[in-house]
Amino acid sequence: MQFLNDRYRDEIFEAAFENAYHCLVVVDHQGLITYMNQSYCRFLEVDQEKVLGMHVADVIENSRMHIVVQTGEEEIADLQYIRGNHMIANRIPVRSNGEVVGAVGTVLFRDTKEWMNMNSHIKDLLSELEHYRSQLKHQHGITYSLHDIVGSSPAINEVKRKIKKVAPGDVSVLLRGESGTGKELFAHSIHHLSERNSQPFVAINCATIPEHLFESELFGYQEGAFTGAKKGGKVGKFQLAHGGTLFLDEIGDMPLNAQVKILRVLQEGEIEAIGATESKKVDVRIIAATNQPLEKLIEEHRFREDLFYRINVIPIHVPALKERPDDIRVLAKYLLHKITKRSGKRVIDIHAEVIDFFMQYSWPGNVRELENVIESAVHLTNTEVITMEDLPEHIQPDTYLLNENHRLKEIMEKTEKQAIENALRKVDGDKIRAKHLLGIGKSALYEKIKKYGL
Ligand SMILES: Nc1ncnc2c1ncn2[C@@H]1O[C@H](COP(=O)(O)OP(=O)(O)OP(=O)(O)O)[C@@H](O)[C@H]1O
Repeated sequence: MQFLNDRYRDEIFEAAFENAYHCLVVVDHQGLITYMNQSYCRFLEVDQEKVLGMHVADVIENSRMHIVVQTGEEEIADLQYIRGNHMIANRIPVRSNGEVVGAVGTVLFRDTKEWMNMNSHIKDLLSELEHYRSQLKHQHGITYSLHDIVGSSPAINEVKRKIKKVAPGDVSVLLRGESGTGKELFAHSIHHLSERNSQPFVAINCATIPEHLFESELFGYQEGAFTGAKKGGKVGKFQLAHGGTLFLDEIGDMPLNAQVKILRVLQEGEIEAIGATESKKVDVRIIAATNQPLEKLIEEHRFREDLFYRINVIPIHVPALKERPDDIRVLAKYLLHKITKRSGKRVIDIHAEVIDFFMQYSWPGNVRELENVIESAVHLTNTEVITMEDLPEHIQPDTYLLNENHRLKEIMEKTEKQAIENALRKVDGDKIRAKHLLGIGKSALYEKIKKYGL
């Protein structure tokens, strides 16, 4: 067989890749773009030279190329929503010596007539699907499936794998992890993937129910059961969840006497509403969640050991955000999109410096905190891109500055800029007072104000 000479190979490459109907992108193992053909660049309205080296998620809407290089699994004929169109995307990992070194992605039929017809047909089907989905959510309280859980770090993939495995059974699952890590999302997904998914998903937050109302919330009451009881009585959460799933969030906060009652229901499969003369059978799968150290609560006699064993059949640990920095970029972009869609404010991107900072910050409030920080920045920013200045004050730049990945010059400049900003703020912009406060000369202050664009 004759090998292709370089020129001939380049011509084939050009004919294949620069085809006007064919959008093509190549990324390396980190998801950074190494090639994007003209046709794709024109469609995205980006510069072919400038996109080189950029992260693919920053250039292509809803891209999964960076995920494919992590999973090593090809994705063929996947629907991808780009610039108002549903495109057909193929993503193929490229291997060298068995290791994934990058991926090639194509999106097809971007402007042929047939595709336009097909596209509107798909849009129609998708809106119908959306309609049925929202009806189902409304009826059964299901809000999220595994697809809605953003992140592809090894840690979160491991949780997803475990969820898929345990979801079909009827076993109790205990989701553990810090507050804001997404435990409720996972509880929804378990229900969604189980045979009970056409039945109700009922959630109860044990931390927010006053102790004296627990019993009536969980088991309901009969009309006239006590003074103040509603006419017609009240249906308890167990009964509402009959045939489906009951999610007991913050179970560590459940009062002891409620724990005794729940345990009895779990053992006997029967509930007795307050004031009822007989008990009723209930078939409910329990998913519980907590961010509390239950073992310690058991030692302190604040949580029943027998209940613990009953709910802890399958424990699943949802990792804290700081344990999976790889998810932060994609989560931040997803949350920005979610927030701007809700608020209607046009903010299209997050500056690379902010993403770097996010990846080093400790996120004690996890994904919920990330969501709040982005929400606050969206409201504060005056531009279409979130920068460090838009972040709320409780996010400590010191943590960022002291990070070992930063050069000393960078740390010094940032500290200097911050000190000048603080001083100017303190003296309401009066430069004479600011120079005294900072102990520097007038020209030095003016020079620095100019340098940092203050
Ligand atoms: N992986 C994720 N993908 C998308 N959104 C997420 C993810 N993880 C968390 N969130 C979002 O973060 C917020 C907090 O998540 P959730 O309420 O599920 O956390 P939690 O662990 O149950 O918290 P708590 O223990 O305080 O009840 C929600 O708005 C949720 O939609």
